[in-house]
Amino acid sequence: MSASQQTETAQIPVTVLTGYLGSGKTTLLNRILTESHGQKYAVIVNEFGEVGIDNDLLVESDEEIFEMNNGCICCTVRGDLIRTVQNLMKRRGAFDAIIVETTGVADPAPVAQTFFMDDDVRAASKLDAVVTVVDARHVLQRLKDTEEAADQIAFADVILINKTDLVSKEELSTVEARIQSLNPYAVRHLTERCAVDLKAVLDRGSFDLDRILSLDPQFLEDDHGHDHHHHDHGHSHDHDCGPDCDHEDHHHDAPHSVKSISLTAGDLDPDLFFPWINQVTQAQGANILRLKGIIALKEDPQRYVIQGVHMIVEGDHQRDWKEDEPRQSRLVFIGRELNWDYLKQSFQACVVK
Ligand SMILES: Nc1nc2c(ncn2[C@@H]2O[C@H](COP(=O)(O)OP(=O)(O)OP(=O)(O)O)[C@@H](O)[C@H]2O)c(=O)[nH]1
Repeated sequence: MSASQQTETAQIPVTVLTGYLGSGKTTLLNRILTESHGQKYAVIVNEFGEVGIDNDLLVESDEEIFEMNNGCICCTVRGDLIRTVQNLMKRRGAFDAIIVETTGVADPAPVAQTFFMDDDVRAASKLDAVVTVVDARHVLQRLKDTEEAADQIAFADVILINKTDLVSKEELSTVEARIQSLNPYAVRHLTERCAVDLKAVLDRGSFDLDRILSLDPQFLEDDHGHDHHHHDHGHSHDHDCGPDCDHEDHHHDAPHSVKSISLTAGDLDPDLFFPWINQVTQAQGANILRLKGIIALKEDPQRYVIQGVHMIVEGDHQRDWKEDEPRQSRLVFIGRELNWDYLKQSFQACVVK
């Protein structure tokens, strides 16, 4: 019997959902939360960026959503993940399975590792599959400029090659071949807006510890989460990892590091805001890995959600502002070498006078 098969039937299956910034994880999660599959999921979301927006982008549903500390999953958040899962275990029976959505800049290994390293967590849950969503349009560039994108693909049991509508057939073949070369073992699906039979993603029983150990022999060693021996993080965080963190690779001032900036304001003037966001994404798009925002537009009773990856930006009304909800505009940029001062000042210039 392989190590991965030594599991108890009572253990709750855990799906780890990963993929680079903006690849389509939330889109997939929203499908899982809205399609009828008879299962009840507890969802754990970890996000990168200062102003919590991801939770607001999830559909309203009966599922329970737990937001973990904004931060680096390999440091503070790992403790958070253990505590969240332990708390969930006290309420067994309330749900059938757990989904953990990781931040787009995370290496999924420390998350997966948590389900093997902590005794309580290990006894109560079993890693079902690591599902990686890939942005077909941007993945080849991401593989050139980050380590995480390759880690996420190498680690996957199931890969959704998403955003197939944004690439030609030839580009798609190149992407598929590249992904196949990084991970020949994962089951691949080509998707548009993550439209896939959820059976292809959930309850797979496919996490293969033996294969992961062959990729990463130190996977089960306790200090793995802090010892980025096999790669440099290549990104930094605006957050503080906490006093216990001995993480060496933060490079808070690394020139190519990924940083997030959060902007907040009251009502914005649409005649100023839309030209501004177009201009910013045209001018700085190459360095904008991700933008997302919830915007209060002047005299508009509805929340306007705006999202983007590089120069591709889309927006839509989401729902009415609730009576007890402050009309606040929040916008997060995640990127490299962005002109933060300019972004802050020019965003403020869109505020209704
Ligand atoms: N054209 C196109 N856009 C897509 C597709 N799938 C998702 N998107 C859009 O891509 C953007 C990012 O999608 P999300 O699902 O929020 O991505 P994510 O991986 O959760 O993003 P982070 O949480 O920031 O890492 C959104 O604007 C989506 O509407 C697709 O197949 N085609």
